Amino acid sequence: MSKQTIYYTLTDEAPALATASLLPIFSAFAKEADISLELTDISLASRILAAFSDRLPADKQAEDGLKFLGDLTANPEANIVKLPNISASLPQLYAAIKELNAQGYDLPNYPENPQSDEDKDIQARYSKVLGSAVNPVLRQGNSDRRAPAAVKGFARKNPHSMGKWSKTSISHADYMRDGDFYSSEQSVTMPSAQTINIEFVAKDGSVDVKKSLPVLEGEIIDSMKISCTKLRAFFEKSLEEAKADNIMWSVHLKATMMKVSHPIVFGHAVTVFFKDVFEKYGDLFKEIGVNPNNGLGSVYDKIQSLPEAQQEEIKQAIEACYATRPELAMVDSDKGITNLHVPSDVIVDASMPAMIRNSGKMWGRDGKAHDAKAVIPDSTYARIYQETINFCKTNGAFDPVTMGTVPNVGLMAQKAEEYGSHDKTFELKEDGVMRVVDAAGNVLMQHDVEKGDIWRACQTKDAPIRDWVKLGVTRARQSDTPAVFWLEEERAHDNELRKKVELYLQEHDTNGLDIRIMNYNDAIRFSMERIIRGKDTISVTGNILRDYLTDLFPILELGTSAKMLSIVPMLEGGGMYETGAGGSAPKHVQQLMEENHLRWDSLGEFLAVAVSFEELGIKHNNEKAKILAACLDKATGKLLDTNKSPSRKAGELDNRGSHFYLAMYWAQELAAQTDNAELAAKFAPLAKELAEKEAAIVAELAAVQGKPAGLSGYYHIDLAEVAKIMRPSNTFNTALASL
Ligand SMILES: NC(=O)C1=CN([C@@H]2O[C@H](COP(=O)(O)OP(=O)(O)OC[C@H]3O[C@@H](n4cnc5c(N)ncnc54)[C@H](OP(=O)(O)O)[C@@H]3O)[C@@H](O)[C@H]2O)C=CC1
Ligand SMILES: O=C(O)CCC(=O)C(=O)O
Ligand SMILES: [Mg+2]
Repeated sequence: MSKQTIYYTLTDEAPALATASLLPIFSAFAKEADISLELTDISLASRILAAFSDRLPADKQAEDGLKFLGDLTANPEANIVKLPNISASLPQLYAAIKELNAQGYDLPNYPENPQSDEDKDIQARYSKVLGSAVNPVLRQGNSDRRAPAAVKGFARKNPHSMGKWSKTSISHADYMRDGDFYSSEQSVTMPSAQTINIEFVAKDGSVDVKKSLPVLEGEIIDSMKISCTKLRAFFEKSLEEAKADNIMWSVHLKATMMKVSHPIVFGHAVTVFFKDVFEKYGDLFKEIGVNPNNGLGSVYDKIQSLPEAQQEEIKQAIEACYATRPELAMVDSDKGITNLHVPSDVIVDASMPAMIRNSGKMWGRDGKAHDAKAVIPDSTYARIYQETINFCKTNGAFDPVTMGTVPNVGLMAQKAEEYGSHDKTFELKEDGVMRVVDAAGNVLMQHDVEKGDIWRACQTKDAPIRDWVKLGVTRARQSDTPAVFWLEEERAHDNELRKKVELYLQEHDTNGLDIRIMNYNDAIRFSMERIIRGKDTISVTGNILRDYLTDLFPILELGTSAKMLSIVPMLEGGGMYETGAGGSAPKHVQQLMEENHLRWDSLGEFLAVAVSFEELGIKHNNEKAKILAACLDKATGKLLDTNKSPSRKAGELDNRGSHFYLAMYWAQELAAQTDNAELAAKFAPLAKELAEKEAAIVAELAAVQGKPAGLSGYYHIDLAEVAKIMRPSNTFNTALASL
C-alpha cells in the first residue's frame, strides 16, 4: 500500500450518492498534502458480484473490496473511512439479485431450500453477503463514539423538534420475563487455549458435534437459549393485552445484525399475529415457498403464483386477522406497509429512539401517531427502553438545549459478544440437550432444549477486553468525564467480564477519575439524571449496548446519529473512521428519485475525514495533512454556524449544496491560516473564486431539483450517472478542477 492513502468506502443508498459529490472535493484538497483517497467498493451489489466472480465473464467480474479492506485492518498503516452500508435482509438480497440480473449479470437465484451440492454452495456464498456482513469484518478494534463539541454546541443553539411526553402515555416496552436469552445465559472463562465443541445430544443419547471452536486463553464463552414455546406464548399474550388496552402493537428487532436468530423471532411474530391465516393456509404456503421470516411481504409475493380468486381469498383472510388483533404499527401508512412486512424495515437501535423522540408514539393506519406497545422479546437490553420511557413520563421530554451528552466506548473488536454469534446459533430440529464441551471432555455449559428453540454461543476474547478498558479510562481522562461500565449482576457473561474489568483497571492510573460499575437500569437512570442537569457521562458498554446507545442518545441530543464522530482504533495500530452512527437512510434515496433532492447530511463524513487526515499527519509527520484536518474542522464548525446543512425540502439547499459550502469554507480557512504559506497560496484563488460565484453555484444546484433524478440503478449504481446527478454545477466543478 502506498504510504499516505485513505481508503474511502463506496457503500449503498444515500451515503453512496453523497460520495459522488463529496469525494472529488476531498480528493482535490488532499492531493495538496500528497494524500490520495482510494475508493473501495463494498456495496451490497459489489459483494454479490465478488462472491460469484468465478462464474461471471471477465467484463462482469468485481473485485472483492471487503476482503481487501479486511486484510488491510491487520496493517498498522491502515486508514479507512467507512460509510454506512446496507446490512441486507433476504428480501433486500432478492431485490439486489433481481436488479443485477436485469443489468445482464447472470447470477443464480438464492436457493431457499438447497438440496444439491451446487445449491448448497450458492447458498453459502450468499450467506456471506447477508445481514451485517461488512462491519464485523472491518471492526478490528473497539469503538469510540461521541458528539464533538461543535456539533453539541450547534444542537444546543438550534434544537431539533422533540415530541412532548405526557404522564398519561400508555406506551411501553414489552419483553419476556422467562424463557429468553437473559434468563438462560451461562458463561465461562477459558483457562487455556484449546478447541471446544458445541454438541447436541438427542433423546436417544446420540451426539452430534455441531461445531468445533478454537478458543484462546482467557476468552469468555457464553451460551443461552430462547424457548420457542414461551416466545410464541409471549407474543400471543402481548397481542391480547394490546387489543384489550386498545394500544398499537409493534415489534423491534435487529434482523440485520442478528442475522440468524432475529429473522426467526420475527417469523414467529408474523405467524402468531396472523395465526388464523397460517393455520388455514400453512400447507399451501409451504408448497409455494412462503417464508414467514421474510415477513408478510413474502406472503404477498409468493401468492402471486396462485389463481386470482385464491389470492383474493388469502388477502381477505389477512384482512380478517386485523379485526381480531390490535392495530399494527405502520412503516408506510400510505402504501399499507406494516411493521410485519419486511424484517429489516424496523431496526431496534434506530426505531426505539425515534419512537421516544416522537412522544412514545408510532405511526398508525390513519397516518397519525399513536401510543404503542413496543415488543422487544429478549429482556437483556429491552429493559433500558422501558427505563427511558418511565423517565420521560416522569420528567417530560429531554431538552436538546440544556441536556448533557452520553458518549460511548464500546467493546466491539473481534466480533465480541452476541454480534459475533451467527455461526454458533442453531434453531433446534428436535428436543434434547445443547452443550459446550472442552478439549478434555468436560461439559462446561448445557441447556435442555426443545424443537424450535434458538440456542447460541458467543465469544469475547481477552485482548479486546483489555483494550476496551484502556480506551474507557483514556476517554474518561481526556474528557474529564465520569465513566460507567454497564455490567449487570444478574448476567453470567457480565460477571465474567467484571472480573477482567476490575483486573485491567489496575493497569491504569485512575487517580482523580470517577469510574463506576453499574447494572444497566441503574446506569441508564444515572446517565439520564445527569443528562437533564447538563452533565456528561461516558457509557462503557458491551457490543449491543454500544449499538443501541449510540443511536438512542444522539437521536435525543442531536436529532440524528449521523452527526457522531465514530472512531475505531484498531488493535493492530491502524484506524477506521466510521461516518455517523446510523445507517444508509433508504428514505432519502426515494426522495432523490422523486424530486432530485438529497437530504442526507454528510456531517459524519466531514468529521471522520478530518480525524483521518489528522492521523496521517501525526503518523507520517505530514504538516500539511494536520493543517488540512484543522481547517476542515473549522470549516465544519462554520457550516453549522451558518446553517448550511441540508434541508429536508426540495428546492432548498441539499447535500450537494452543503458540500459546496464546506469546500468554500475549507478553502477560506486554508487561505487564511499562517502555518504553511504554500498551502495558503494554493487555496487563496479557490477561496476567492468560490465566494465570488456563490450565488451562481447555489442557483445551479437548486435548478435541478423538483423533478425525478433519473437514477437507473438502486443497488448497483452507475457512478458516472450518479456523478452527473450529484455534480450539476459546472461553475463549481470547473473551480474545483483548477486546484
Ligand atoms: N454503520 C452501518 O453500516 C449501519 C448500517 N445500517 C443499515 O442502514 C440501513 C437503514 O437502517 P435504518 O435503521 O433505517 O436507519 P438509518 O439510520 O439509515 O435511518 C433512520 C433515519 O435517520 C435519519 N438519518 C440517518 N442518517 C442520516 C443522515 N446522514 N442525514 C440525515 N438524516 C439521517 C433519517 O431520518 P429522516 O428520514 O427523518 O430524514 C433516516 O430515515 C439498513 O440496511 C441497516 O442495516 C444501520 C445502522 C448502521
Ligand atoms: O452493521 C450493521 O448492520 C449495523 C451497525 C450499527 O447499527 C451500528 O454499529 O451502530
Ligand atoms: Mg446502530
